[in-house]
Amino acid sequence: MAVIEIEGLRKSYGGSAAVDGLSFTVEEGEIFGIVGPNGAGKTTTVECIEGIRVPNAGRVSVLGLDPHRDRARLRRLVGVQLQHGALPGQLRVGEALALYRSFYRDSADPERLLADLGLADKRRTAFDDLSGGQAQRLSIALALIGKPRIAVLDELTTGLDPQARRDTWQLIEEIRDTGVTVLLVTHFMEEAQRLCDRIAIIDHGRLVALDTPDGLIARAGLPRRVRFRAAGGFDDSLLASLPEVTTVATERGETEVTGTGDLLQAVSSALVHHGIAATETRLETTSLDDAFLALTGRGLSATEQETTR
Ligand SMILES: Nc1ncnc2c1ncn2[C@@H]1O[C@H](COP(=O)(O)OP(=O)(O)OP(=O)(O)O)[C@@H](O)[C@H]1O
Repeated sequence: MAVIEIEGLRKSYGGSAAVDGLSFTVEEGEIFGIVGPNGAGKTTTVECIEGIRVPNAGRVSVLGLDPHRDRARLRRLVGVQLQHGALPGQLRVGEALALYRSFYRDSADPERLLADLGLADKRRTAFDDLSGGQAQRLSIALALIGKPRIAVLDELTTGLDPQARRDTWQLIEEIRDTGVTVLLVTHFMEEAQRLCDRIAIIDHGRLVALDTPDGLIARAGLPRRVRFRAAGGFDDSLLASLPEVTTVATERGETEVTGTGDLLQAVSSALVHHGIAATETRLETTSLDDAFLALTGRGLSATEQETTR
């Protein structure tokens, strides 16, 4: 069942389109990622879903409701992660949760939430005194306190160290496992690849591709790559003549073979067949980053710089 439906969404600021005819649906219980470079229209899209912005054209439906018109009702069904700086620095963790809890008729158990998020011993700590990871976890707790059916998490792990980032990923998977649909906006391809069931790649306010991480990688149609070292050298044509192989090149003792199909199996068998002793044989996996580059014609790396808190 689709919990978010977007059809032909268009939103302009002063005549220039930030979102330009976007359509996609988010299914119940999935982690759905929106990725794209700076200025692609991700936040504008999410703000239309949250009812903060009114589209110029198109239709947005969240749990069957109009996000802008039915904003009060949706506030109880959609949990939104707070942006940094949205809480007064002196507010303590326990107080923030109590305040947010008071907004809802039915809420999650704050003690359990604090324990689940590893914040149980921070109840009396002021927001300003939390580490980046702890503040991030508190913002997730506040998004979940109203027992939402959909959690919107924007730049979830920006500013976190690698361990805190991995812990947060695990947490998001646990949240999904409780049946909450997660809408995740991220700059981090590794995060999207690891967490998302499906990903919408957006660029210039338009949908470039929508698929599973593996589907996006397959769609990019990038060649497979096998690398190995052969101590005694060998005749390239032994591999180049294989139907799976496109190119063979050796540089500084390392051979790179590109091609299609079950390239690793084909290359390994040929090497064994010809008695060539190869070491460090490996299939290079295509990352979502590579796929993104192939699909959009540009990388995200320039926008992937972490902002530190
Ligand atoms: N309030 C606004 N007024 C005018 N232009 C805006 C406003 N908000 C966004 N824009 C413009 O709309 C376009 C899309 O912005 P948006 O914030 O939705 O992109 P984004 O993909 O979330 O980018 P980022 O990754 O940098 O946050 C950009 O060109 C931006 O400059």
